[in-house]
Amino acid sequence: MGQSLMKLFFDDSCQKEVKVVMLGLDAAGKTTALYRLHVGEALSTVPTIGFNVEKVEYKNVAFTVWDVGGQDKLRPLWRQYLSNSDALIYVVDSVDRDRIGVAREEFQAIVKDPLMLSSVVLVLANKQDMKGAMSPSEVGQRLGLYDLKNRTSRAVGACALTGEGLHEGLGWLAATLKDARAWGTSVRF
Ligand SMILES: Nc1nc2c(ncn2[C@@H]2O[C@H](COP(=O)(O)OP(=O)(O)OP(=O)(O)O)[C@@H](O)[C@H]2O)c(=O)[nH]1
Ligand SMILES: [Mg+2]
Repeated sequence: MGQSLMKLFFDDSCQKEVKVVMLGLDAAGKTTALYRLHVGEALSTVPTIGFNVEKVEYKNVAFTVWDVGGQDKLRPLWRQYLSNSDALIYVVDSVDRDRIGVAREEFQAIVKDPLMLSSVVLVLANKQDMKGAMSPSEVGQRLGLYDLKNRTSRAVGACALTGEGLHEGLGWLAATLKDARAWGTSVRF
């Protein structure tokens, strides 16, 4: 089948389902982002012990988003949530310069996990509303995002409280995952 025909074949007429795992250090803003997307407003949150999972539909893609608690003692459990993930959303508190090194170590361990080698990677450089926030490209650079080989990845600035940047990120994921499917790469649908 020719490539343009492949694209036509995998058109927008049927909804796609994808699994997304959302990780990042504690207080990065994962749960705030999840519920901003799911209910359209910022709910007050408490630190997540365990996980939240919600469906978010956007651009004809049904994202099942797993938001896993990011506290130090919970991070070894992240691996339990990785299997069959089409994408990783890694959320970073862009004002937390003290812990960007830890955020990088945890990020690198996840993206190099054998279960994640074919997943698309979206970094949300969150809390852009705060003074002194690192830019999305600085966050990406400090995580080592741009050194990853053979990965489809992007860093997007966000404010989970207002929702700014969240749909830009999801829209990019939707388009990227649809393309990956149309071109026959390993992303599942
Ligand atoms: N200023 C600002 N505060 C934010 C933003 N996103 C989240 N917060 C706040 O950051 C704090 C932590 O947010 P959570 O969403 O609970 O963080 P989390 O990543 O789920 O944390 P864990 O569940 O412990 O892993 C809360 O007080 C949020 O209101 C943002 O974009 N800007
Ligand atoms: Mg949480």
